[in-house]
Amino acid sequence: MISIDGVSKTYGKARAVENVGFTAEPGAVTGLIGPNGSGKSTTLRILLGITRPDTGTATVGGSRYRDLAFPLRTVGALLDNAAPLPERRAVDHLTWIARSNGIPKVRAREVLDAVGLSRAAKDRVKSYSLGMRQRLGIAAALLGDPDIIVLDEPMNGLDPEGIRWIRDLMRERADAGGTVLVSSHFMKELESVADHAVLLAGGRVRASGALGDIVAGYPSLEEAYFDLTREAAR
Ligand SMILES: Nc1ncnc2c1ncn2[C@@H]1O[C@H](COP(=O)(O)OP(=O)(O)OP(=O)(O)O)[C@@H](O)[C@H]1O
Repeated sequence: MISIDGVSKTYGKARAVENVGFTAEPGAVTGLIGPNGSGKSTTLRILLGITRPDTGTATVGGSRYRDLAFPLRTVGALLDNAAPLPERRAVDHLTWIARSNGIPKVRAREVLDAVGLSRAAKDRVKSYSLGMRQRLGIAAALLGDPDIIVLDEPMNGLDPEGIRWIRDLMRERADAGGTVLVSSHFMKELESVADHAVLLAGGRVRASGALGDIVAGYPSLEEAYFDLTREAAR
């Protein structure tokens, strides 16, 4: 389970997030939705211990990320701008991450198989297409076989096959009892996979709950999103 409670963060005079709170439950895909600059990445970075909040707490599986001895065994994450060294071979990149988290080396090959990259395991990351890089990022997130996965804009730049693959993967993880938190701009894709949604705008939560409840009264998630985030856009 992911729990975020009263989290605020200001950069200079700019408020990135203000009193953000929500939970992401096991067995469900929770979509974090919001326009550019609404605070999605800041929220996820706080959750993953990269950014320190001014106030509030964020926990994964009941602990703050920073307090986890081997975080990748609890939570796997794909962040928007996390890039492996281009000269490194994919399998070496994963082996290096595994070692830092006390994960057996054999997992590197296993997760490469799981994401369909076994034939490109020894290729250098710089030769990878965008879709292959996303798969490699997901492989890294799966290394510690965590119950919780956090994906920041995983569908960006992917072709329809890649989008479907990520959607199926999220569904499978949630159906197996895992907790999945995903940020995305792709309303239709989220609508087809998310069980719960959190709508952020202007750094604040404008709506959260079961997707069906949020969409109720609107023709689609997209319409709900535009209506519920309109106030912040003005
Ligand atoms: N390190 C930083 N320094 C200064 N301002 C920042 C920093 N990180 C985020 N911000 C600001 O905080 C606000 C929220 O940014 P954030 O990246 O969390 O939004 P986002 O919803 O992830 O946007 P996008 O969809 O464009 O990635 C923005 O106004 C952004 O400019």
